[in-house]
Amino acid sequence: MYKVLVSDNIAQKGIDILKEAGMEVDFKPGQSREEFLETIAEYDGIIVRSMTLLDAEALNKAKKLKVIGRAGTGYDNIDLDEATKHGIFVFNTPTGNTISAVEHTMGMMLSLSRNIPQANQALHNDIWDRKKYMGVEVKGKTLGIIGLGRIGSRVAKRAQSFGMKVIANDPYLAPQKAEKLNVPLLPFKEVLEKADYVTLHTPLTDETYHILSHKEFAIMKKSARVINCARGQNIDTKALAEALENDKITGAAIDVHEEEPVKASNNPLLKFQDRVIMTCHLGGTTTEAMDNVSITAAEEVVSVLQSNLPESPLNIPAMDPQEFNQAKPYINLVTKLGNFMAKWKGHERIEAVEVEYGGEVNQYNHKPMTLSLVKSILEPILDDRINLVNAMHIAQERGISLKESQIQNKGELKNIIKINLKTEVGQYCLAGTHLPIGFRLIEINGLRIDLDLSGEFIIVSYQDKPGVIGKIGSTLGEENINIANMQVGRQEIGGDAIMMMQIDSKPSKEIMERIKNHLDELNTQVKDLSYLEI
Ligand SMILES: NC(=O)c1ccc[n+]([C@@H]2O[C@H](COP(=O)([O-])OP(=O)(O)OC[C@H]3O[C@@H](n4cnc5c(N)ncnc54)[C@H](O)[C@@H]3O)[C@@H](O)[C@H]2O)c1
Ligand SMILES: O=C(O)CC[C@@H](O)C(=O)O
Repeated sequence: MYKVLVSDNIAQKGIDILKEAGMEVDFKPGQSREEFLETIAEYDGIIVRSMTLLDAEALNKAKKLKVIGRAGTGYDNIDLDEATKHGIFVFNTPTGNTISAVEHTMGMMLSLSRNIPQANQALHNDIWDRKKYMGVEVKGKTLGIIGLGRIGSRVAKRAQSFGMKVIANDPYLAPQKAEKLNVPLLPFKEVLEKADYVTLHTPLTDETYHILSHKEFAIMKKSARVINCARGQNIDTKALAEALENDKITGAAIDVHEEEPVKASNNPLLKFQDRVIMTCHLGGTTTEAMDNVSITAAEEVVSVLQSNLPESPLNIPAMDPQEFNQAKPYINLVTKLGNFMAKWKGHERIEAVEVEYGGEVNQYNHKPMTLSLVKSILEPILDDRINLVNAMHIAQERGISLKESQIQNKGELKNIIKINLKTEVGQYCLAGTHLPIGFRLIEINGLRIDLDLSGEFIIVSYQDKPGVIGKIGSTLGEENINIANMQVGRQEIGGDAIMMMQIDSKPSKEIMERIKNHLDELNTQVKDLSYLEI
C-alpha cells in the first residue's frame, strides 16, 4: 500500500480520492519542519500547496518518494532540479485556481480604488467618515498588465468590461493573442508610464525578481496604484514602501509577500494602513479553486503511483526509453544549441523555430530532438516548467511556428543540426555537430566556425571597420581576460560582420559597456554585443 502525505491544507474531496484508491493518507498541514524532515522518508507521494518547502535537504531524505503533486500553480517551494535528480515526478494543477486569482485581483483593484477594507475597519471601530474614504472610479482609467498569460488575459477581459483601457507588457506572448484580447502590447517602461493601475501576473523568474523596484516606481504616475497577486518576490517591498512614503505612487494591493507569513517585523507595508491593502496569499483560496486543485492533485498522485504520466508534468521526459537512448547524443546537441540560442536571443519574442537535421541524425526519430530544442529555447521564459511532454503544445499555444526538415550533408561531417530562429527583431542561425571529442559549434549566422559548444562567449555583430578587433582585444586584455579562440567573418569589405570569441573568464557589465563605447566611437553600427555562458 502506498503512503501519501498531504502536508498543506487541501479540500477533503482530495483526501477522499486518495483513500478510496487504497492509499494510506497522513493529513498534516502545519506540522513542524523537524517532524516533516524526520518522517518524509516514509512517503511514496506528497501533496503540497505553497507552505511546504521541498528543498534539497528534504528531497535528499525522501528515499521512497515517487511523486510530488502541487495543488496549485506556482511551484517555487519545490526544488525541481533536485526532484528530477532523484527521479521524482513533479506536477502542478495550473488551471484550477486561475479564475479565483483573477477575481481576487479584480477585488483588490476595486477595494484599492474605493477604500473598502479601510472603511469597513473604521465602521467596525464605530467611525463614520464618508469624506476620508472618498474613492476613484476605474472606468476610463488605464490598467497596465505585466504578464498576459492565463490570469493576466482574464483580468484584461474583466477590466475591459468595467470600461478600463487595458495595455500590457509580455515580451514572450504572440501578438495575435494580445490582438484577440484587444490589448496593445507595449514596452515595459511605457506600460509603467501610462498606467493608472499596474497589475503583475508573471511567474517568479530571474527576470521578474524585483521587476518593480526603485527605478520602476520612479517612472509611474504619482496617482498610480499597484496590485500584486502573482509572487511576492516580483516586488521589492522596501522600494515599494519608500515609493509610498515619498508619494511616488498612491497605493498598493498586495496578496503575495516577499516573506510569508507576513509579520509586523518583516513587512514595512503594514504601516500604510490607509494606502495599502494586504491579504494573506488568498488569490487561489476559494471553495471552488480548492476543490479543483485538490481533486486534480489527488487523482494525479494516484495515477502516477499507478505508473501513468501526469497531465501537467513539470520535470519528466515522456519518451520510449530505447528511442530516447539512441537519439541521446543528438538530443544533447540540439539542447545545447537551444540553450545557446535562448541565452543569446531568448529575450526577443520568438515567432518561428526551424530545425534542420543532416547526416546520421536522420536515422533517428526527430521528435525527441525537436521537443528538446523547443524545451531548451522556451524554458527560461515560462512559468509552467516546459518538458518533453508539453513542449509542442506550449509552442503552439504561444503562436510559435515550428518546422523540421532534412538537409543533405555534403561536407565531411557525419552529422549536423542547424537551428534557425525568427524573432520580432531578426533571424538567427546556429549549427553544430557531435564529434568524438565533443559538441562543436560550426556556424553562426552564416559564419563558418569551429568552437567547443560550451564555455564563455562574446558575440559581436557590427559593420566591418578597421580597428574593431584590436579595440575589443585590448579592452579584454586590460582586464586580464584571455581570448581562447576567435573567429571573424563578413559578407564584404565594410559590410555586415560577425565576431565570435571564446574567452576564459567572465567580463563584468562595465567591461561590456566599455567595449560598446569603444565600438560606438569607431562608428561600427553595433547590432549585437552579447556575452553568453553555456
Ligand atoms: N495569489 C495567488 O494565490 C495565485 C494563484 C494562482 C497563480 N498565482 C501566480 O500568478 C502568476 C501567473 O500565473 P499564470 O497561471 O497566469 O501563469 P502563465 O504562465 O499562464 O502566465 C505568465 C505570463 O507571464 C509572462 N512573462 C514571463 N516573463 C515575463 C516578463 N519578464 N515580463 C512580462 N511577462 C512575462 C509569460 O509570457 C506568460 O504569458 C504565477 O506567478 C502564479 O504562481 C498566484
Ligand atoms: O496554494 C497556495 O497556497 C497558493 C496558490 C497560488 O499561489 C498558486 O500559485 O497556485
